[in-house]
Order: sequence, then C-alpha cells, then structure tokens
Amino acid sequence: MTNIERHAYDVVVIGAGGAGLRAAIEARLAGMKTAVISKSLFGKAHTVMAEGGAAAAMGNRNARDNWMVHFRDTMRGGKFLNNFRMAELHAKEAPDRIWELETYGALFDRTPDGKISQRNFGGHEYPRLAHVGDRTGLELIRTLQQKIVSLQQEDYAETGDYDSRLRVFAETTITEIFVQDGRVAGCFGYYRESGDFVHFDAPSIVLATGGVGKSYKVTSNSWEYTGDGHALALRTGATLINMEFLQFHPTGMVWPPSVKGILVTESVRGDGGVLKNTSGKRFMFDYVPDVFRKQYAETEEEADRWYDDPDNNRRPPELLPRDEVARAINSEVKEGRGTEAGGVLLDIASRLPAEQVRKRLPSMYHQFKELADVDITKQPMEVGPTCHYVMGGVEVDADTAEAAVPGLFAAGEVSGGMHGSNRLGGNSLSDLLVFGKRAGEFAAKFAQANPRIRVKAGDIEAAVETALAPLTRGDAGENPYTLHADLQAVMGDLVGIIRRQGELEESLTKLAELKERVKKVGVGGGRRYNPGWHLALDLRNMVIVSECTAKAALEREESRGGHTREDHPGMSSKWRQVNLVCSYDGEDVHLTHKPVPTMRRELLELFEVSELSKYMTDEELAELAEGGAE
Ligand SMILES: Cc1cc2nc3c(=O)[nH]c(=O)nc-3n(C[C@H](O)[C@H](O)[C@H](O)COP(=O)(O)OP(=O)(O)OC[C@H]3O[C@@H](n4cnc5c(N)ncnc54)[C@H](O)[C@@H]3O)c2cc1C
Repeated sequence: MTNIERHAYDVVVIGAGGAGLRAAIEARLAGMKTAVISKSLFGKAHTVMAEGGAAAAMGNRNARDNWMVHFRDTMRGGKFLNNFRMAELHAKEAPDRIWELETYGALFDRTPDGKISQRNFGGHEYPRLAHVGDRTGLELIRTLQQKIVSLQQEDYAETGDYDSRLRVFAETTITEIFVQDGRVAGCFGYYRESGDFVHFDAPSIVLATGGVGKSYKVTSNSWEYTGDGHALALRTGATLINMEFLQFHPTGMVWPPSVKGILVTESVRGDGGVLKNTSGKRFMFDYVPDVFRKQYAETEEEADRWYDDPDNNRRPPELLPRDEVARAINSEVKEGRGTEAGGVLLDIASRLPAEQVRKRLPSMYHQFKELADVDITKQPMEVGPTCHYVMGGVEVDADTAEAAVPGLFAAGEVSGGMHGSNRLGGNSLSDLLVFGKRAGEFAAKFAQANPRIRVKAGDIEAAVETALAPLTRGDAGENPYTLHADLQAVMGDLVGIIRRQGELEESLTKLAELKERVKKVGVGGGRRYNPGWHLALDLRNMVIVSECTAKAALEREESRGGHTREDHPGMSSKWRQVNLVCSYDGEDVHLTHKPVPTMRRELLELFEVSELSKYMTDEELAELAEGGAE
C-alpha cells in the first residue's frame, strides 16, 4: 500500500502568491488552523515577478482620484463585461489593503511630501500604482511572508510550535480536490522533491493558483502557470467564466529567441517611453478607437505635455489599455513595419536622462543589458505581444469569493469576473489583496460552521492511481515534453491574439486529439524529483483549460478586450450581456450562456449616457431612460 502523509486543517490555501498569502493570513487571524501550499519554493510565486505596481485610488499624486474613478476605469478597461460588484469592492477596498501592507512593513517609494508614490499606467485616469521601483511584487511577497513569519512566532510563543496554526508546505503540488456530501472535504498532492504523497482533510479550500500562460509558447508566465486551479475547480463541479479572454501584454522581449516573451513592464510607457515602427513613426496615434477618443491626445505635442500637466492635456495613446496596444503592434508588424525579429521599438533612451532610466526602471535596465546586450539608456528596446494574464477563471460570489461548490473559494488570477474582457495593469496586485483577504475571511467562516469530513479511502486511492499512471506507463507512453510543445503550437497558432472561426474549429479537433494523447502520457524514472512526471500531471490540467478557452473563443462572435475575432471585428452590445460559463463532465467541457449581472443604478450613473451607449443595447438604454434622467 502507498504511504500517504495525512493532515487535518480548517482552511487549506492552494497557492502562496499574493492572493494565497493574504488569504492564509486572514484565515489564521480568524483563529483557523491553516495550511498554505505552494508548487514552487516559498516566495517564488508569480506575484514576485510583478513590476509596475498595485493600483489603488489613494489620491496621493492627484487628489481628484477616488474609488469611483478607479471603478470607471476598470469597467472601461474590461469593456463593461466585468462583474460590477467585484470591480466596486476592488476599487473601494484597494487603498485599505495597500495601507495595511505598510503596517505589515512594506516600504513603498515616496512622493516628495512623504506619501506613497503612485505612477501612471495604461487605462488609469490618474497616477494610481503604488510601487517599489519596478520590483513591486518582490516587496509585496516579502511583506506578506514577513507577516506570516510574525504570526508563526506568536504561535510559537503560545504553543511552542511555529507551525501549530499556520504551516507552509513548499514545493508541494496539489493534484486533486475531494468533494463529499456536496461540499469540499480535502485535497491530495505530492512533494516535488521526494515524490511522496500528502493528503489534507479540510472543510474549506481556497484556490490561489494563478494563471494558465504555459499553454502558450510566447508568454511572460513562469513554469507554474499550468491552469491547475482552474482545472481542479472544474473537476470538483465548479464553473469557470470568461475563459476566452486572455491578455496579450503588448510589450514582451522579442529577441534573442531564448528570452522571447519575458515581460517589459508597462512602467516604461508610464514613465514616458514611446512606441515607434521601423520608419521612426509613433504609430499609436493611428490606433485610438472611438470609445477612447475623448480621453487620448491627438498630437505628439499634447501627449508629451500630459506628463507634466495631466489636468490640461489628454493622455498619450501609448497608455491605451493593453489589448488596444497589443493589437496595434500586431498590425504594424503584419504590415511590414516591424523589426526583423517581429517586434516594434520602445524608446525610453531619448525621453529620459540615463540616470533616471536606471533609477526608475532598474530591472528593465539589467534585463536588457544581461539578456540582450542592449543598453536601454542609449538604444530602443525591441518588443512585441506576449501571453500574460487570464481574465477568465473560477466563477465566484463577489462578496465571499466562494465558488459553486460549498467550501471552495478562489482569489487572485485564478478567479474570474473582476476584470471582464481585459485587465488594467496594476489591477491584479490590488485584486489579489482585496479578494485574497475576502476569500480567507469567508473560508474561515465556512470552516467554523462546517465540521471536517474524513475523505473516503477509496477516493484517495483513486487519486494515487491517477498520479502514478504516467510512471506506470513509463517511457513507452507519449512524451510529456512533445505533448506540451504540441499544445503550445495549437494554442499559439490557432487560439492566439487574432482568432478566426476556421482556425478555432481546427484547434478543437487538435485539442481533442491531444486530450487522448495526454491520457497515454508516460515517463521513465521514479517519483523522486522527476520534472517529466510533474509535467505529465500538469498536462491533464492544461488541456482542459485550453479546451475552455478555444470553445468559448469560438462561441463568442464579437471582438472585445482580450478576445479578437477577425471575422467578427466589432463589439456587440448583445454579446456584452453574456458570460460564457464552462463546466466539465469528466471528459468534455460544456458551455452555457449566463447573463452578466446588471449594474446597480447609482453605479451606472457614474457614466455619461453617451458612453454607455457604446456598450449597451437599445433596450437597456431605454430602460435606463425610463428610470428617469439623471
Ligand atoms: C512579469 C510579470 C509582471 C507583472 N506585473 C504586474 C504589475 O506590475 N501589477 C499587477 O497588478 N500585476 C502584474 N502582473 C500580474 C500579477 O503578477 C499576477 O497576476 C499575480 O501576481 C497573480 O497572483 P496570484 O496570487 O493569483 O498567483 P501567483 O502569485 O502566481 O501564485 C500562484 C501560487 O500557486 C501555486 N500553485 C499553482 N498551482 C499549484 C498546485 N497545483 N499546487 C500547489 N500550488 C500551486 C504556485 O506555486 C504559486 O505559489 C505581472 C505578471 C508578470 C508575469
């Protein structure tokens, strides 16, 4: 019989990025015995890579900023498909979450008068991103870890055991969540180093596993982003929404090939960097869509004046939301005005003195110097779109972060709804703080009200069998690395930044083949640190999540945010009313249409009717007018 280490907790948090750590802190503060589990080393989560900052309407740089402006910007960025309640809570609570981080010991950059500094970012009307140079995620993770350690020290003082109430399980991958009596009962996984199995009985589980980018070849995401939380949720009977919406960040490195996809932070543009094609033209002025025309400058002179006088000038078009900039770069390259490596030029060298570039963008300076031998204080960077963020995710209740299965919660990038069809830069770090806290709080409440159930031995045995299957097949099975490359080719070539009906249909045929091949994946060697085995298990998740994206992308016949259909180029107000919901029957993904929740009236009134008319149907506008003109 296989040896399995068994634990019992009140709350188990899967994921130790910003969302997971914030949730774990909250659950422990509520007195719950909490485990936090991380596939990677503790501290190496994706959050650590975040560069630009966390968006929160603190009004430190411009006193006109407030939650209503932030809410408006977020809804505009998401093209009105956002779960409005999530966007509202996020805008209202983000400042408190940032100030709270200071009480945990975070050291943000400062304004001359000593407040937390805030920088400009695409789609944000005012400077709003609290930051630490271009290494904000590092400080965020450092601070949250420090808080965890301080809580463990308190527990040690009381119980003599650091892990008595809050324990970290690093380099531990969860492969299964168990549901019993209609609610969550526990989860199962393996230690990456030893390959030994571990099981947790727990009434509440928080998914905080991040995104899905590793299904794409050109991506800013790290090896961890294999959609595990998305797939775990589906397999427990929970649902995903908005999976067709993937953010292709406009500026990833395009050269040299070995580093293709690595992120070039939007802060470069926020701090004055401009995009040019190979003829030297600042091309973004040609790509301002009608819905944004009023807010963006029409000439280079006005755009340049905005940096010093934002109240009397309109923003540079380089700071349009990411989907717009990514599509513009894609068009320039396609029309032959890109570089040989398939990118365009991002110039900060001619815009800021060298010492300012090094001070404000130290990571970018080193990244280009070390990886591409380019000195960005002297030369432009070569950049192009890279798969960066998934807007889609676990369908949750906005206030409690609870998924469709009782006891299952989700926060951070793995959850869906908050960002609609496109996320604004900086809104992820604030999202994971706001909803990480909420998920921890409500997971704790659920655990208080629902006793632990002991997972049935048969369910655990089945999980062991599934985990061991690739090793049992051995080298005779399908090679996981080949399968991964094939999956990335399908997703990159057929479900990429610009989508077409025929290609999406082809992707589904190919994904069905891949799904069968993944069932036959095999690896040699044993359980002790075996990356081939780890990938074999991850593929099971990637292939289901990719099916969700491809099916939803085929279904949605319009272009909106992170979903561009060449054959349906415009936004459709009918489609704005629809969320595509994915469920899973153990074999196939199924799609259903669900109405997008209707925004409360006082929130609708934050927008001019002329703006709403760009998004809403005539019936919706008539209804709004009937309610009385305000
Ligand atoms: C280069 C880069 C720069 C960015 N810059 C910004 C920025 O400036 N501002 C901003 O708002 N956003 C930024 N983002 C986006 C943002 O960093 C992420 O969306 C966010 O950090 C996600 O946080 P999270 O807590 O949801 O997930 P993560 O921080 O990725 O954490 C996921 C955790 O889940 C664990 N995990 C995954 N699967 C399993 C499993 N099966 N079992 C156990 N553990 C598992 C991982 O090990 C990890 O601990 C950036 C992203 C990148 C890639």
